[in-house]
Amino acid sequence: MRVNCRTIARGVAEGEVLLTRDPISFLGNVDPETGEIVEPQHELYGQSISGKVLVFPYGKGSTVGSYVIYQLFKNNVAPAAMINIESEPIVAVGAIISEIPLVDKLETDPFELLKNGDRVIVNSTASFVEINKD
Ligand SMILES: C/C(=C\C(=O)O)CCOP(=O)(O)O
Repeated sequence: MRVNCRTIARGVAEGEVLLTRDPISFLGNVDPETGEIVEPQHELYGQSISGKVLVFPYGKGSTVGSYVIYQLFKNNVAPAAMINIESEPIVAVGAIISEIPLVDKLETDPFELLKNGDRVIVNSTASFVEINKD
């Protein structure tokens, strides 16, 4: 099943969905060394975003978050791709400089469409997400 979306950072990546309805502040919520969510109040506390297709509403917090995303990339623990409800500049810049495919504004609400563990391909070069349900 293909769902059209808006391209923010071009690229193609496949991975397992990790979904949260909580916004993410990359500076403070995420350990740049491990990719683990370290904010106890966050829905994904204790989980790793490394290699996942990370689905979250939007980024928040410090603009340094863009650089934290870059650190995740340099440490080989970045998400494979990211899907937002609506991207903002912190996550957009982080994804672009880190070559992480990033899309938003899916034609169907990703929180209705996806669940943790689904395998998806994010093709942000061609502006679609392909969902492979079991
Ligand atoms: C560039 C900044 C701090 C630093 O160099 O560590 C300022 C970031 O400002 P925010 O208001 O957190 O975006």
